[in-house]
Amino acid sequence: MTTHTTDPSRTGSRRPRYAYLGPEGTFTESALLQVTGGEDTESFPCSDVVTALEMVRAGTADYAVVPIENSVEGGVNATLDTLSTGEPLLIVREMLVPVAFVLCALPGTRLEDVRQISTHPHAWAQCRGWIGRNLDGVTHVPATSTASAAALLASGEPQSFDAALCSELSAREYGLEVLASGVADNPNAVTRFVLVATPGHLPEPTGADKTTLMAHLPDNEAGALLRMLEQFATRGVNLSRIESRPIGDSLGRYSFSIDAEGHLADERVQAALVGLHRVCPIVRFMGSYPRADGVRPRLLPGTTDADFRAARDWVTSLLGSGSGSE
Ligand SMILES: O=C(O)C(=O)C[C@]1(C(=O)O)C=C[C@@H](O)C=C1
Repeated sequence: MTTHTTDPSRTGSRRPRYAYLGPEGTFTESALLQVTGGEDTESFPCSDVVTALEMVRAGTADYAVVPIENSVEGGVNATLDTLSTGEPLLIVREMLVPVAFVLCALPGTRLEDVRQISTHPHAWAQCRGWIGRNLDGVTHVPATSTASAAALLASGEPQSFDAALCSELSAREYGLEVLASGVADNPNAVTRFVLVATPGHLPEPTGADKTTLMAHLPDNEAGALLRMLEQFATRGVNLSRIESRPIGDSLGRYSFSIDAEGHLADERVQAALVGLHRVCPIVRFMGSYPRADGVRPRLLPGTTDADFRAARDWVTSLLGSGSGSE
């Protein structure tokens, strides 16, 4: 059973507490349900990802479920930036949710009458082409989530928009009429969500893992990005995502948000992190966790744990005797 509570400080409950991007009916809630299943939990729908993550930092939630990356629109900046600054948080799991959108409105609205559509900016970006091809002169009214657009429309209060883009489930939950389905430019769009906790226990390595990091480069140093990337390449660590984020204090200063294949327990990942620590002024480890798609990395020759250990043992033997077996 799941209880929705608005004031977590008053609950005093021992059930696991989950903060997530709400309200009910968001894609984030679908990701949350992958985690909780039928478990007895408390959940706190938040109006933005920063609030959900801050609840974990403040100890008013045990976990947050937030979007981190969309296959069409890319990284979710608010999530990346909040995870990479402030008190450390740890990603302990990732969840994938296929995203499909419907255009919905209050019963009686005609498709040709729609002028303003509200939804989350990521959802708008995924439906822009369809809207352009099928509706004339329509503008976007940003919402904090797809479900909040639907909820506002259904609230009966006057709104500055006449339709919402959200999941079909959300449209049904809020009693809205579906004007068009399959409203997405890419039918295979997927959003990746993460389960975030305070640092404590690292999830066990599974052989199909991902490690999330943030690194700063030294200022004004030619080749600094190349040197940072070499730390992964020479240890055979593949990157599944790398994007730059402005540091914010002046123009031209960027940090890099990175997902690397492998777990902190893997020798090649440890070696890459040791290298990264030497060449980058700031490196933040944000978690090693199982890949949702279960895909195992294709290891290059010489990059297995056994290869790294054998190499280290060889050097150690040289230190002891001055000669070691090759
Ligand atoms: O608005 C929602 O329903 C969300 O869960 C947020 C979000 C996002 O941040 O990308 C999640 C999936 C979709 O790509 C659109 C919006």
